[in-house]
Amino acid sequence: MKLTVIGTGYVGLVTGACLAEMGNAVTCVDVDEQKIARLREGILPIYEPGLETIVTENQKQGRLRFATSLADPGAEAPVYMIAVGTPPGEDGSADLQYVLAVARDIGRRISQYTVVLDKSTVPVGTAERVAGVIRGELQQRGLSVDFDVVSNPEFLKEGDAVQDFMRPDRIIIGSDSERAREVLRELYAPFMRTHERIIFMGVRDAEMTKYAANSMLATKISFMNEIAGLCDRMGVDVENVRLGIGSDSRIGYSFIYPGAGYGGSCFPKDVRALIQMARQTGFEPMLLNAVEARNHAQQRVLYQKILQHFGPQLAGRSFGLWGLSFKPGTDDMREAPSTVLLRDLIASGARVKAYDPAALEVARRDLPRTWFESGQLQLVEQQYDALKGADALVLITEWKPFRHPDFTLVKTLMKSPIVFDGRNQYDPAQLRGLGFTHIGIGRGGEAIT
Ligand SMILES: NC(=O)c1ccc[n+]([C@@H]2O[C@H](COP(=O)([O-])OP(=O)(O)OC[C@H]3O[C@@H](n4cnc5c(N)ncnc54)[C@H](O)[C@@H]3O)[C@@H](O)[C@H]2O)c1
Ligand SMILES: O=c1ccn([C@@H]2O[C@H](COP(=O)(O)OP(=O)(O)O[C@H]3O[C@H](CO)[C@@H](O)[C@H](O)[C@H]3O)[C@@H](O)[C@H]2O)c(=O)[nH]1
Repeated sequence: MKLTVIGTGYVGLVTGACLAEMGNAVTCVDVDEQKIARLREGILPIYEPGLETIVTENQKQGRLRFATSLADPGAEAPVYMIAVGTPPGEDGSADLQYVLAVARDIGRRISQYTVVLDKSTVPVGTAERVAGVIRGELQQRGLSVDFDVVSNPEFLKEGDAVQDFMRPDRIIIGSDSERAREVLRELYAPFMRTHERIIFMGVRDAEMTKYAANSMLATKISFMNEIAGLCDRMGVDVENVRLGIGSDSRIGYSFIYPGAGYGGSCFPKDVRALIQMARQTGFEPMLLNAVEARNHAQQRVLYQKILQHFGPQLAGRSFGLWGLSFKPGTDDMREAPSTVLLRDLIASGARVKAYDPAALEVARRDLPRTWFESGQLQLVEQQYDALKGADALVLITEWKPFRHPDFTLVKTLMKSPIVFDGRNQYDPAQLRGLGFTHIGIGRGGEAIT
């Protein structure tokens, strides 16, 4: 099938490359000309395991091509997929300017039946707005062309994006049009070889499904972080509680890891956008408010534990930070808990040496210049270099190389053997046996007053 994907970020590039891999002829369009020029040379704008190989191979085979505009002659297709950003506006609601700009562009181009798929995360009612914009453009052109706008939210996780796209738990298709449903049944047929994965529903239902899924997962995390806070104060080890409740199949083991709070470009923004959607209907979302508030507090828990241990004077102290990206497997630092901790540590006069396996370039580009100029933040290329002369090691992103470090070496490098374990990666008893002070999240006996 011939397809055009608009936006080549995490979602657009993965979608385009994976659909090309399934034999489709895909054009990926992005207004960022530099990004497109680099993609044509096989240089990816993001770090995502397994993506480079399929982008390169499919480009070589001619199934995947890149363009800077829908006006590109090869970009005309019976299916358009919108995968542009929907960043938070000032009040937290989703900013739809990029989605609506694409809708206008589509309305200016189509001349035969077209399916417009919305893969971006958008508030309930957006498909109707997109259809209205396309209709308006067609009217201006004096044309009557059939088209359907379908909600097809994306559920991939960064770091596992290719795998998630290729083996989706489900494919949500929001549309009442039988004609559009038929096109999508055909498009997604290669993903149904083991079992049926498409769930058809109304377009508004599909738009809500995306927000409900992310908010449910964020709720599980905030709930667990709240329990961890209690465990800290009550001499309980939350890791045993996690295993205990996860074994109940009604609860399950996934998304109940306590830590330094959730981050990334999805959970924080989507929970806030759903809160705004609720308020616009006059409905106060009490649970979502609490999920958001708990996460806000949780992103500062490591800093509070550091203050509790060292006292309020952090000037002159030096910390080794392991992890900058918001989760392992990505270089994405959007709303990363590491940035909240860095802001607090730097404001209190501390110095930080930070290492991350993938996000150093993004950190160098995006973090405030003054942090580097003051000498308070230094990025290092090797994980142990972050620890030289450090008062403490702070682990905030659980990349694999941090899971079993050489603690004997760690100890010789550091000024004092203290570990703030923001993702509960280490066995406290084992670390204590090696002469470390271990401070985790909800491991009991580490009460914050
Ligand atoms: N990142 C994820 O893991 C993920 C997963 C599921 C859903 N989503 C949702 O998918 C959407 C895209 O997210 P992302 O992380 O891929 O975004 P992104 O910011 O990484 O990429 C968006 C791309 O769209 C391009 N763009 C903007 N306006 C354009 C236009 N008019 N024409 C062509 N290109 C244009 C930008 O240049 C950019 O390259 C968002 O709504 C997000 O919430 C993201
Ligand atoms: O038990 C857990 C699981 C995750 N996290 C944190 O939650 C955040 C989000 O993690 P994850 O969901 O793995 O990554 P994302 O790439 O943000 O993916 C989420 O957001 C995407 C964008 O909407 C959706 O498509 C995915 O289904 C959804 O999992 C990260 O900061 C994690 O550290 C925890 O603190 N505890």
